[in-house]
Amino acid sequence: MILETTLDDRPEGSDGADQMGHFVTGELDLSHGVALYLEDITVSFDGFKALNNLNLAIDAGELRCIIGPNGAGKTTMMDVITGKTRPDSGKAYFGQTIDLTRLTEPEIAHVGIGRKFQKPTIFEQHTVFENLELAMKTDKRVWKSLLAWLAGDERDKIAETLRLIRLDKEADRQAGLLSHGQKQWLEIGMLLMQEPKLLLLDEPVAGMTDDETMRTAELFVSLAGKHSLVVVEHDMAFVEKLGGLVTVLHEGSVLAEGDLATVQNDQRVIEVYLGR
Ligand SMILES: Nc1ncnc2c1ncn2[C@@H]1O[C@H](COP(=O)(O)OP(=O)(O)OP(=O)(O)O)[C@@H](O)[C@H]1O
Repeated sequence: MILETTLDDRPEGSDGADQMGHFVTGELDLSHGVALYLEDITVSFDGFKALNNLNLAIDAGELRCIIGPNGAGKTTMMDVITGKTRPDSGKAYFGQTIDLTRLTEPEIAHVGIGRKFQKPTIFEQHTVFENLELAMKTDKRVWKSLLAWLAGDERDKIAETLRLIRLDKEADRQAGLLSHGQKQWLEIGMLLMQEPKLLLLDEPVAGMTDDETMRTAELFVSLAGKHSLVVVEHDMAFVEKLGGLVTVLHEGSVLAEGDLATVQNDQRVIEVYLGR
């Protein structure tokens, strides 16, 4: 499958564009086992380097946590990956071939990178089921809504997602009536309906109860393998439960990387967190 999208800001005939000015990018290639590759990414705001030669590689199917003190550059890194912020320099690849620095935000979503922000953005007036239906990745969506009918496999997919996010018993409930944690799960379910290969999750358990936090960890662990997940989180109990590699950002660069116990015992990390 070839993704073809018109990009007005790209000159005709430039690299990656065909004669019609359409940008053409290949299918996601995970054959080398790398889902995301950032090399020497620098982002400056008025001379201040929010990211400073940042390097990061996420394996296909990996569950990675990103931690770091306020202002470390976590959000800016997510913004670069999703095309919201353009780096001054550096490389950003999705799989082997997709150069993220050349794609717009919608294109990046389309090639398979889903992002969940801290605040849930669900359709409160609609039911849980309808929210998932609306999020489905299909051009036929308009027709489906018009016909008020869904193909069997699409219904199955919604049912499977409902089970995964533990909302199968709430399918007909108005989304606005869900608890905060359930709303977060619904939004994750909506992302999953788009079949992303890489999920970026920004403080997903903020405001959740301890029980919801642990259930969210179980959900993420179950998603790893099929998806790659990059989770920015301050809640260390949650990070521990996720059990994956942890990357510590500080002043726009990677300060340390390893399992949680290793980075927590790293003297440089301790100093950064204690502000010494
Ligand atoms: N649009 C912007 N203009 C100017 N400075 C910015 C902008 N966006 C981010 N910054 C600065 O860049 C640095 C990194 O910010 P960023 O939000 O990426 O950090 P963070 O690790 O996500 O922090 P937090 O944990 O507080 O969310 C901060 O010093 C921030 O003030």
